[in-house]
Amino acid sequence: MKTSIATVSISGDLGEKLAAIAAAGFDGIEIFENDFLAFDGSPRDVGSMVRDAGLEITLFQPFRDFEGLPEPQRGRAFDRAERKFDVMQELGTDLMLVCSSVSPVSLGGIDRAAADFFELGERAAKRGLRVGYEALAWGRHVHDHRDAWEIVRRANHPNIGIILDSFHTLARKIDVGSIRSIPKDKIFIVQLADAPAIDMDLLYWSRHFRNMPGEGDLPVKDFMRAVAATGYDGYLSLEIFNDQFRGGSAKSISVDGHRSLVYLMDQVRREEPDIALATPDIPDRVGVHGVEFIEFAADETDAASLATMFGALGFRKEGRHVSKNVTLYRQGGINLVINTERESFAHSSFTVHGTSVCAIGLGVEDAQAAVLRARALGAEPFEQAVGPGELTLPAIRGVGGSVVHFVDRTSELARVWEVEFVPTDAPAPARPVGLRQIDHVGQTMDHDEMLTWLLFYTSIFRTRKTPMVDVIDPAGIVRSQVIENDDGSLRLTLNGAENRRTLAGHFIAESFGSSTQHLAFATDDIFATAAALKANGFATLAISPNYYDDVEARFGLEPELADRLREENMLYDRDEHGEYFQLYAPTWGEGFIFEIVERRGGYKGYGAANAPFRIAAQKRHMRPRGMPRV
Ligand SMILES: O=C(O)c1ccc(O)c(O)c1
Ligand SMILES: [Mg+2]
Repeated sequence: MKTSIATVSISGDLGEKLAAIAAAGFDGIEIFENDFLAFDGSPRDVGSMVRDAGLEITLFQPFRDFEGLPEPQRGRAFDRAERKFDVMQELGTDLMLVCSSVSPVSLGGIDRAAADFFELGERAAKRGLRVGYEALAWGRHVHDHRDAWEIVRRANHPNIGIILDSFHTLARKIDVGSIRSIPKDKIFIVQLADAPAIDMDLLYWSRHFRNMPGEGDLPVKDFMRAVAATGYDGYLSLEIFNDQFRGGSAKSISVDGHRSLVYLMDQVRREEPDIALATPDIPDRVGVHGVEFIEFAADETDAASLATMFGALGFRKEGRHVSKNVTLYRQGGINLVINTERESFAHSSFTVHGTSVCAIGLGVEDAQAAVLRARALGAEPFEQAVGPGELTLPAIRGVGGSVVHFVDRTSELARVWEVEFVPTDAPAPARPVGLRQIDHVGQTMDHDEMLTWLLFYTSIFRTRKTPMVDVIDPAGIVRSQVIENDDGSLRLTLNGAENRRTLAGHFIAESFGSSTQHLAFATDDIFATAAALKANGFATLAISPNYYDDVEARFGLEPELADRLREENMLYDRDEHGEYFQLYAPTWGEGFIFEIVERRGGYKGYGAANAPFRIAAQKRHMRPRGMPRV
């Protein structure tokens, strides 16, 4: 697999772009003319910079408004092309991308365009160059790769080929089956991009909203399966016009890009077993069967405060680590760990972020395979020294530099709690309140990072994303995207904050970066849980009484149920499958959220409709500690 990315896809000057692209593992770049025009060095300098970075220039683009012109514009277009051929030769690339004309003076006509390309092919051949023709989705006469292919076919010149771009084909919902009959040697390069499903003008959509394959909603995999069927084994080149990426981190966008290609080709390889593909053989997406543990890094003061919260929520202190200052709290299948070590990853995490979730343990089918796959997809490995007799939990880096550990049931890792923890002498008394497992984990991040983590989770684990929803905080919108697996044993909500005045944004500011902000525990009987919490002396977050009048009317609830909800400060939602009940603890620290939920009858959502009311309540609770009013 040969990978390339267009320089327009990432931010920075040319030098920064090249460094990030090379480090992410790409083989080549497409040079966008503007990037190069803005650079104060000669084409030759650019060429050597690229090659010094260990990269190849896969093409030079775009050459616009070439085909179908009347004279005198036609002659001028050929002169322009010759000038660009000069540049290409200095740069050291042999392929030019010509995109279909949008010129109002272009005349149309398949044979006229074919004749133009034949002549361009003759001129290119003299210099040993090639020209690829791409149909822009908004081209004046040609906006379908099938027409572009017909022109290339009729031009019938060895130096003229087609360039396929998944965006243009998929944006217009063109049957990708039509690609399967194009001879592979006539496909000069394949450009790949995805995009979110938004109904808007094609050109605007393409220039601002493209994203990496797998990050959007277009069937890029089907497009790529059709390309693979031709036997094409040339460059796969990302061409991503995206406002956010242009301003984002060149390093992380490049890593995402490379990850997206490895993931895409891995899917194609699995779904087209009869096609020989030069893609790495990596373990399949990893099945997850639950969140095995959540680890907090804390100092002693916060550890005590967290322990009080856990106790009130019905967790029992069950064990101490054999050699470290690490304590285990348990209820049902939930393991919460507090780490107050002074020399460890947890401590460095505490130093940077304050008390926070420094690690998550996921129960997976095969922990070693999980690490292999994650690493093949460019995830950062994580290792730390272990004491004698302790287990090394395979791990990688996750959101905000936190760690994701893998625990499986088939290796010795299954015994981690017995091997590494000794029962505490005097277990703190705690009355369980019926919490059974982790329903979902909420991670908060800058909105700009959301696609990165979306791709991370969906490419490594056997999960899917559900449509983005807007969570309305009185101080702004927080975009929320759910990642979940089939049986609901892994549910993650990614919350992207756009400003610092939202509860999510405040949390990021206070914890110095993205991290886990929210744990929702599942119970099978939330009213019994509420009663048990009261018995433990636990006061849940007070919700405005106005909410209950609305909920009662909106869902046509029995007055008795509405009264019970009101009494318990419980939130309610319903979908076509069932009902959802939510109870919140008062926010902990700078906005950490503990929630208890019950899903009845297969409710699928996360109570997004209730978010404005509970966020307002959380902010009221936090206001004495400096949370702004809105
Ligand atoms: O938006 C454009 O004009 C444009 C130019 C070149 C391409 O390859 C493309 O896909 C789009
Ligand atoms: Mg393109």
